[in-house]
Amino acid sequence: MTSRDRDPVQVYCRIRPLDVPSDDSCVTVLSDTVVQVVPPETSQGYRSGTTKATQYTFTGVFDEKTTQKPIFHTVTLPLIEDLLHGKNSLLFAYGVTGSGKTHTMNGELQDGGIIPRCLDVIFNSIGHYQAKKYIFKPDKMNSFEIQSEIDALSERQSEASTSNKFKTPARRGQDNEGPRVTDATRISALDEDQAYAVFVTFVEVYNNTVFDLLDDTPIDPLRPGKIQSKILREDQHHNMYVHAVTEVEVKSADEAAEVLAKGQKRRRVAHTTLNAESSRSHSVFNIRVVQAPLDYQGAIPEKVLTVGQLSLVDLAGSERNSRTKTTGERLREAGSINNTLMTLRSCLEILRENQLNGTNKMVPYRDSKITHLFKSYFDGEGKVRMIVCVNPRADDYDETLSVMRFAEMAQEVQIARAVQPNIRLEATPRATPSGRDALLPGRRKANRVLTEAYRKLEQGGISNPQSEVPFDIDMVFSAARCSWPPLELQSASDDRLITALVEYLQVRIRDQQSRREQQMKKCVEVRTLIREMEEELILKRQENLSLHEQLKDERSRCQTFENRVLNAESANATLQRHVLEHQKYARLLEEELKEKDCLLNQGEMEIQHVKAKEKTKRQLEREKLKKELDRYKQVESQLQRQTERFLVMRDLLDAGCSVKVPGTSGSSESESRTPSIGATHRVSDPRVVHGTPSLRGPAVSTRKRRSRSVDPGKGWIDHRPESTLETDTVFQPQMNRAKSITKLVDSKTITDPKVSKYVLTTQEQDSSGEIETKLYKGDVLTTVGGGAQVVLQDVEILRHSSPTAAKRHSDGRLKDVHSRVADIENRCGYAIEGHNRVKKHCP
Ligand SMILES: Nc1ncnc2c1ncn2[C@@H]1O[C@H](COP(=O)(O)OP(=O)(O)OP(=O)(O)O)[C@@H](O)[C@H]1O
Repeated sequence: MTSRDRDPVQVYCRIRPLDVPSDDSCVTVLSDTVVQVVPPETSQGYRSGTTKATQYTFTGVFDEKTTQKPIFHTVTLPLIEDLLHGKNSLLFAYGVTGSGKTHTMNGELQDGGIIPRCLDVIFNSIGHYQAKKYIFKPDKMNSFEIQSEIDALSERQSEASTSNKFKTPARRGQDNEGPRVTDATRISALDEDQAYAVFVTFVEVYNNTVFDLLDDTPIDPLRPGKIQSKILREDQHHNMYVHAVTEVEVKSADEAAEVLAKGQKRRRVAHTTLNAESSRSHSVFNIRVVQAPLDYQGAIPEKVLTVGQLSLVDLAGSERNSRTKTTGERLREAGSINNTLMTLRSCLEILRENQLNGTNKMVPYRDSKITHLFKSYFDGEGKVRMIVCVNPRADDYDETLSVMRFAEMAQEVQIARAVQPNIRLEATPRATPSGRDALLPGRRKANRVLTEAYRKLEQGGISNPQSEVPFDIDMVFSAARCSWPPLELQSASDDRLITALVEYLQVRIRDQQSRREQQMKKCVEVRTLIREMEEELILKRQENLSLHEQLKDERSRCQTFENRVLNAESANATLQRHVLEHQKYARLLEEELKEKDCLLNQGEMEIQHVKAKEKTKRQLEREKLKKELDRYKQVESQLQRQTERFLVMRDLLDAGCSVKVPGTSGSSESESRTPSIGATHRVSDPRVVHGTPSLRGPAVSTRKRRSRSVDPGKGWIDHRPESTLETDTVFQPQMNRAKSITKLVDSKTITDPKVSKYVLTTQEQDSSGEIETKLYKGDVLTTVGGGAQVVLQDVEILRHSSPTAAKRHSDGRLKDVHSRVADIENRCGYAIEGHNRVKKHCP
């Protein structure tokens, strides 16, 4: 590569005004390109006389009074022109902290810096030639792809719906900062047959780490470490880029300015003692302009794409920590910033050395992220420009000197000139119907003419003119393409103008002749077409008449159907009413059913309850009955025993033996308790009438029987209850000197020595009304203690029974027996007084 193919890095110096105009200044502008740095009187070098005023020459020098606009026009406008022609450029601001780098790059709202002005100029230039949004799409590998119109449309629609949902009020409206003042400059030398799109990215390099400033993820100030950092990559054309960075397609300068403002908000700004708003990171604002040629139909053919890139860099300010008195995190930031700037310096120095001496030393681009990102600019093609910002105050003298030296050195670095635009995709030429190359100039204009013609045809009543009236695109091209050659005569001997004019006119005449021939041909075609159309029209009219007739019939049929439909609808309405009523009734019934179910459930529950109660009750009763039965059995067995005793006594009495009833006191007790069974059987006295007359013969005798109770010696106690009935039977006891009592209340009655016999009369009536009379007879014996006891010896039973009476139930008999025993016990209570087995309940 010769020096003719390369351009040096262009360095411009901008001196900012002093904060306090009366302060000492150490910088003087000598001319448009020369600046002088004078050591201040306070400096060590001045006092010692070792340091003298130094002059530095740059591509351009802007003094304190220079405003933003001239700086932008001089430094940046050529870079924008290159950008719009698909070439790359780098512009960075360099200087001591507080020297005006951010001011130069961003500026104010009313007086924008380089970045907003760049955006203004770009959109002023490409305004009418912009492609629709999302036609070009970043492919995440630093290049772009062309989307179909349908895909782009769907993305636009989804974006519109999202932005409508989450629309926030405009930023400027909130801040009340007023409208942005824009730069009206426009670059005219633009290929209008291209479609353009602008994409921006905004990253910062903080502590040598790359962060995406347009990332929508909110930053948590408490956990800054959580922010996703980015890595740098090299694409297939050896361009460095930030991988997976947010690349926003912007359609206007205002939209781009909003994106810029959003990024700036995220940028880390820390307070130092030198500058209240010092940027602690390097920021890189990248503008990429993508362009693709339009075809003759106004569409973008695939695989033809050119991308130009302009990187606008605001480097963090260099500073001396001793002067800024920074500590902690700020000190670390300062260290990182100074390292990056040192790396930039050494990269440029080695580059210069390699270029001057022809050496091939390795340039340490990778030592810092910023230089790594710049690599493709220094090693590739394009323009590199630097603005050195200088604060002329005396305090900055040392740093300013160092910056000036570096800036002057940087001018010696050469960068390869970009000759061709960066074509990213292969062009695949498409031919017009006539075989011409689709990339002929004038396509946009031709397409406009064609579109206009179709629009007019549509207004004239042709619904689809593109297919019905095919246009000869060549005619459109020739009409739009021809423009007159320059007609200004430079000198009298300038024959080239006449020759060019003649050539041009000849071409036009040829074009005109061919168009005339084509027109004649078209006229004939049109006439034939019209004749055909007229014939077709006559046929159509006849057809139309018959169709009218058909239509009439159809209408009347339609009317009939409509009437039917109306009837059906009214019937339907009635049915629906009925259905509704039935549904209502069904609902009522359902509710009633539910209530009934409820009641039923309650009833069932009650039944269950009652059943459970009944069961318990039955259980209790069964237990009670069982107890009763047990008691009854006991009583029965007792009665059995007593009956047996009575029988034994009777037998004994019958046998004339004096045997004491078990339970009586006396020496012969054991004897009386165990009477001999043989003796019992042997006892038989035909004079005694027993309770079972069937065994002893008939109860009624014709002669009067004498009772065994007859004892002429001693008196009787005739114990007979008041309610005793006279039975008038032939069987009558004979008792001498009987003392009759109804109740045994006095013990003297029985201890009376004149009394020796005792008889107890009881009467009972059974369920069939028969009366049974019993006479219990015994001897009254004197006891050892001086009392008396009755020893029952005999019982005489007289029972009335009807010959027709039913046989007694065994249970009844048992009951009778039981009650009789109880009665005897009750009545004998007093008779056995003094006896050790007197019942407790006896009075
Ligand atoms: N040319 C200028 N005219 C008027 N004011 C200026 C000019 N240059 C800088 N200033 C002002 O000086 C202050 C510091 O400028 P600026 O922030 O641009 O410095 P910086 O070099 O970016 O500092 P740092 O590197 O610390 O970020 C700002 O308030 C800015 O408005």
